[in-house]
Amino acid sequence: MQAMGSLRQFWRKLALPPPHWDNLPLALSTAASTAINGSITAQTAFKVQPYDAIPNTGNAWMNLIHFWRGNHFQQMHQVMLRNFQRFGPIYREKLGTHDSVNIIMPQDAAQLFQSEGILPSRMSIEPWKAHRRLRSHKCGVFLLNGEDWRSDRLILNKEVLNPIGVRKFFPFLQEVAADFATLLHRRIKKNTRGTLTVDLYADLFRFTLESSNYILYGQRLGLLEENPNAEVVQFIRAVETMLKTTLPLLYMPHGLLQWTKSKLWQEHIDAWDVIFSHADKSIQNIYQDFCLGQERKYSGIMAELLLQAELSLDSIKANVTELMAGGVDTTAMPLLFTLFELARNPHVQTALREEILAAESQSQVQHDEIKILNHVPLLKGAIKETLRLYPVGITVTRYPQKDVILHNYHVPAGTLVQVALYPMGRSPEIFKTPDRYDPERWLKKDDNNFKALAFGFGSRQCIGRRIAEVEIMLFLIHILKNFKIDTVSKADINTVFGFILMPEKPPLLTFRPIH
Ligand code: HEM
Repeated sequence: MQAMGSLRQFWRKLALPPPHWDNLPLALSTAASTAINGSITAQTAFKVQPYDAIPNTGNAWMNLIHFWRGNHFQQMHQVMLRNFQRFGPIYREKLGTHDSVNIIMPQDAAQLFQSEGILPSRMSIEPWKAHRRLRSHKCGVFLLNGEDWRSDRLILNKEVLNPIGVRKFFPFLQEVAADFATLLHRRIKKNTRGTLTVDLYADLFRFTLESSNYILYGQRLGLLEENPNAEVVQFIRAVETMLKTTLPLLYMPHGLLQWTKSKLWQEHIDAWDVIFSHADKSIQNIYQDFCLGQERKYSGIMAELLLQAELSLDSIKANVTELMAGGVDTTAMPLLFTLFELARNPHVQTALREEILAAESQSQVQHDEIKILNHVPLLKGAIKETLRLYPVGITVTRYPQKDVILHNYHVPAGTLVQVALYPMGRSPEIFKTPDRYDPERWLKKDDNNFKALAFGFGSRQCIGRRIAEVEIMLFLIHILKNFKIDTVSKADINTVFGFILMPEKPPLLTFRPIH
């Protein structure tokens, strides 16, 4: 009953109308329920409820029409928040072809991930797969499942996620981050006021694209030097369009995709074609150098994969293209949100700057720059804090491989389950004062298990996680050492969901050099 009371408080604090408490399951304890060897053992005093008893959002097709008409796809994160408020901490969402169980509590996420097995499987992105089929491209790890996924993933992990791989591309990310600070200094010098007030949205895309391109192909694009050439602008637009068009296409029947000649579908295919042709050009350049037997030094992830020859050329292409498409917007958005939060929370900004300066004075760091990453816990907390409030993907999905009990409901193996990260991050039931940007919360002894899930979980978690974390940390280190950041407005940013979470209107930020 105590849990019920605090959940009630949660909704009250959200200033939303009271939920239908009748819909709450009888028992709120999931920790006491476990799925063992495929058979369910409920250790609660309450009777486990059947799957069909999970509260649901009603007719799938009516819901889809409602979504299309109201353009609710862009507000999916807010819709989910309201649905948890209406139905309680677990509900079934039916939308077109899509039928999922949505959960919010970290304990339920823990139950789910414990039942994912050794070949975890995520919600399929059918429009992306349809493009690969149409163009006879192979799929990379994002789209693969089963043993095919596992064998590619184990090979890629070594160069992309594991510490030895990270150490190799660290200097490349360091170089691009330093160049970004130089770019801002250059712009400030041109300005008589000695400061720069700017919407950094486009520049952050250039930064993340420059970084990704460098670590994948070992080549600089020069995006931080001069105005980007038309081809690069086209690539960035294509990634944006690909992400934006994914969401509405996701809920259409699979068969419809291929033969509908809808504008949306055509835009989607064209965007992927541009992404693939960009990757293809870069791959061909590097492949030529490689075949010419250029002097052997580390020149990026792609070259390492070619050298190791553990994956076929087609698989390398498919995976490297996915890494390229997956690494630009996903990292640019948290950078923008972090800068904004630091600008409107000057005390956090100062604390981070002091931590960085102290870390740099450590003798280990002076001999080995990568070690700085071990001496900046608050900075790591800041990244977690940004992703709590603004998770790039608003859910993490799984098809459990065996039956599982979630919030005292029986959920059969193979059901699509979504952990709702955005509502979780904003819930006062789960985070104290959730509206506060407080990186220190991650350093306290509180139970933070299954609360930092922005990169997913386990063996299927984001393979670009280390790239993103290191890229963001180095960027912030260079910016904080060089500039004080301020913002024109401290008001909350409205967000929209276009397959990733983005600001509706990018904030204006002011940079003042620290002399
Ligand atoms: C802050 C930045 C990022 C966030 C928050 C993020 C988040 C995620 C999440 C939630 C998943 C699903 C994980 C799961 O199901 O457990 C994922 C998968 C993936 N991400 Fe990221 N990502 C980020 C950056 C990147 C970057 C920089 C790259 C590429 C360089 C990348 C490439 C991928 C790929 C290829 C997968 C599929 C992995 C697999 O299924 O084996 N991501 N990401």
